[in-house]
Amino acid sequence: MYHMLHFCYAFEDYKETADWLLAQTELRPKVAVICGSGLGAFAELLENQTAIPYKDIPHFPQSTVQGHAGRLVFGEFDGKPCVCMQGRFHFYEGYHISKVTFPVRVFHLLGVQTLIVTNAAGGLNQDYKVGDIMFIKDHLNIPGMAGLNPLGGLNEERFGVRFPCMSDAYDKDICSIAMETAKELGYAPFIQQGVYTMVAGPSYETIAECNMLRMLGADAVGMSTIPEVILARHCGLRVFGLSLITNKVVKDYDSHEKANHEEVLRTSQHRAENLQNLVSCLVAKIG
Ligand SMILES: O=P(O)(O)O[C@@H]1C[C@H](O)[C@@H](CO)O1
Ligand code: HPA
Repeated sequence: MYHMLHFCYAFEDYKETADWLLAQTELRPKVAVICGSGLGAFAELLENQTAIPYKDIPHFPQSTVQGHAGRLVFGEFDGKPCVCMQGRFHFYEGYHISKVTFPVRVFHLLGVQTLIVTNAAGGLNQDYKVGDIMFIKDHLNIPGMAGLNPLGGLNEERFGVRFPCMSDAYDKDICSIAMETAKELGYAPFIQQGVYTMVAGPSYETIAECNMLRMLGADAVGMSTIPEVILARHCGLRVFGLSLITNKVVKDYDSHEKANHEEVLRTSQHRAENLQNLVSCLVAKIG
């Protein structure tokens, strides 16, 4: 436990990675996008691309999960520079929480001002349908409440304050722009706004856990995103998050449904084009 609480990178590690990346491209992105399970094809749309495998980047962890390619892609949408993680890191992969979030501080040092996080999630709200896109308005940090917060350990003042506020974690202005964009694209019928909760995974939730999470006020459940959002807010990035509802969680003991990653990837593929259009238009507007 001592090790769990105290492992962290030095400021110089983040700086070394940022300087290395700045030497690989002339693009200076103001927006970073983290792609969720099966949602990485979005990066293929970037123009004037420089794609760097994670294994070549100093200090970067590796992607081990199916549907997470493991490349950092710099490019442009409508002339707006952007950097995109094709594949994120999860705590359940065995990474320390500060490894999971390592790229976020690197983005800050690259000059990024806005972070867009996407994920695949199970729908807890019974009004949600598979294929809906939920704009995240707030989160419930279950691992955080159990003592696992990415800001645990000594605070690095060069990134942010010891006790950052989280009541404004998800940027309302960007959310409004995203809603406007969704309407323009004709996507309003499958857009929701709700609360995302994170469990550590990798096992999916039991029926009792799903019912508890719903009672606590969560609309969708996943295994990522919140640590990235906390680190981003700590260093002053604006955040927009969305969840693709890839499956409905099982909340009924008579159900024969079983959560599985194949269904998650299938739904991601089905909605990939809509998500790509939405996020690329958003980057073009806010970048
Ligand atoms: O990276 P995300 O949060 O999109 O991936 C979700 C959570 C697990 O990694 C996986 C479970 O199917 O999908
Ligand atoms: N639970 C947790 N994580 C998930 C789910 C789920 O049902 N679907 C996609 N990621």
